Amino acid sequence: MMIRVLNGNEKDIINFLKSRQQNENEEIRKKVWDVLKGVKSKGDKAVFDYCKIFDHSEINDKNIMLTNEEISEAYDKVDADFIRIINAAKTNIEEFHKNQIQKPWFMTRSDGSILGQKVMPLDSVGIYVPGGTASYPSSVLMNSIPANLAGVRRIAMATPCKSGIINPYTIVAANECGVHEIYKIGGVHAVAAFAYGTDSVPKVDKIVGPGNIYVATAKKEVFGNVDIDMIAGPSEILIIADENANSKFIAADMMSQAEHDVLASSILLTTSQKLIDEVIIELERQCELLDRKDIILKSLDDYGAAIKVQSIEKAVELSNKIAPEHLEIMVKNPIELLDSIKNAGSIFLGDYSPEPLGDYFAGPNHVLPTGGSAAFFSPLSVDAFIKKSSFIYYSKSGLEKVSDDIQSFAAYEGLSAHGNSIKVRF
Ligand SMILES: NC(=O)c1ccc[n+]([C@@H]2O[C@H](COP(=O)([O-])OP(=O)(O)OC[C@H]3O[C@@H](n4cnc5c(N)ncnc54)[C@H](O)[C@@H]3O)[C@@H](O)[C@H]2O)c1
Ligand SMILES: N[C@H](CO)Cc1c[nH]c[nH+]1
Ligand SMILES: [Zn+2]
Repeated sequence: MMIRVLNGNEKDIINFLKSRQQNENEEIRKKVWDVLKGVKSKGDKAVFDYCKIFDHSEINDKNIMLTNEEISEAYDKVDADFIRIINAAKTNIEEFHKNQIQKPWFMTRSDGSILGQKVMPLDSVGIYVPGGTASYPSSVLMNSIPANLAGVRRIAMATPCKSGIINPYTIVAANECGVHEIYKIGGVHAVAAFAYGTDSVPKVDKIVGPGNIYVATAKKEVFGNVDIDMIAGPSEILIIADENANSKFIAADMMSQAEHDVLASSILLTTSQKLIDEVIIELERQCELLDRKDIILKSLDDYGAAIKVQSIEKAVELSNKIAPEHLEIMVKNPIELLDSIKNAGSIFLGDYSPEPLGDYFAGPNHVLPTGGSAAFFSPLSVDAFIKKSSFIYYSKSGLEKVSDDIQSFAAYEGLSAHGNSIKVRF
C-alpha cells in the first residue's frame, strides 16, 4: 500500500493537498470548454456526437429522453427489495429535509406599513446523476427529494447512457422520486445542454448534483448562465482518530471513498503512530477483498495520507484548513469536538456512524462540497431549490413621514431622480 505517511509538517501537508487542486487544472478546463463551446454553437448535434465519443451511445432527438415504456422495462429488471430499500431511504431523507423548508414571513409597523419575504420554488432544475465508473441511484434521491419538497415544477435529470444503457436502478429511483424528464446524456455535454438549452433539452434555471472532475468543472464554468449548487466533485474523507480508534473501521471507511474515483482523497489525522501502522495493514488486507481494488489503490497512492499530529486539537485545526467533504471523528468523546469543527460538508460522529450510512440512508444529503469548498459551500438542501422576493407596502402617510430623509439620502448619493420619485407624490 502506497499511502503516504506525513509527520504533521504543515508545508508537507500543504504540498500534498496542492497536488489535488484539480479545480484549477488548466488542461481539464480547456477540455471542458471545448465541449461547452461545441454544445453552445451546435446544440443537439454536438450533444449527440459527444454521446458517441464519450459514452459510445447512439443518441438522437427521438431517443434522448427516456419513454414511459423504457421506465416500465427498467422496473422489470430490478428486484422488489430494491424498491423497498429506496423507499425506506426516501422516508429518512424526506424527514430530514422537511426541516429545511422555509416559510414566507411578513412584519408590520405601527404606521401600517407591511414588509415581508415570499419564498418560491425554482421553476426548472437539472439534476446531474453520475454514471461513469459506477451507478448512483442514491444520488437520484439526494437531488430530487429536496427539489420536490421545494415544489420545483420541472425536475429534469441527466445521467450517462453507456453503450446505450442506463442503469435500471437509477431509472427506477428517478421514477419513485417523481423526476419529470430523464435524459440519456452525461458528462460535460449534459451540463452544457442544461445550461444553454438545445432543441431536445430545454434550458434549466439551475444545475445541481455531483460528478467527476469534468462534470464539476463544467458546472463551475457555466455558472452565471445558470445557477449551480456548489462544486461537488471527486469524493473525500478525512478521519480524526485518537489512539483508541479502531483501525479496521478506519481503513474500511477510507476505502469506501477511495473506490469512487482515482481522484478521490482519503486522509487520516491521528495522534497515534501505532494506529497508522495498523491502518496500513488493514488497508492492504481489506483492499484484496474489494471489487474496485484498482481504483482504490490508485486513489490511495495519489491522494491518500496518514498524518501524525501532536494533539487532537492540532488535528481539528488542520481539518478545518482542509475543509473535507466528509469528516469522521473517531475519538473517545466525538460529540465534544463538534463545536470546534468549522469547515466540513458532513460530520460523522463515533465508531457506528460510518460515511456510507450518510451516503445511503441516515437522511442528510450526500451531495457535498469538495476540494476545500466546504469552507464556503453547504450540503445540498431544500434551500438550493427556492428563491425569495421581498415585498414592501407603505401607505401615503407612512411614506410622507420618511420622505424628507429619503430625499436627503438620495441627494447625498447625487441621484436626484430618486429624490424626485418621492417628491412628486407630495
Ligand atoms: N461530492 C459529491 O457530493 C459526490 C457524490 C457522489 C459522487 N461523487 C463523485 O462523482 C463522480 C462520479 O464519477 P463518474 O466518472 O463515475 O461519473 P460521471 O457521470 O460524473 O462522469 C462520467 C462522464 O464523464 C465524462 N468523461 C469521462 N472521462 C472524460 C474525459 N477524459 N474527458 C471528458 N469527459 C470525460 C463522460 O462524458 C462520462 O460519461 C466521482 O468522482 C465521485 O467521487 C461526488
Ligand atoms: N460518497 C459519495 C459522495 O462523495 C456519495 C455516494 C453515493 N453512493 C455512494 N456514495
Ligand atoms: Zn460514497
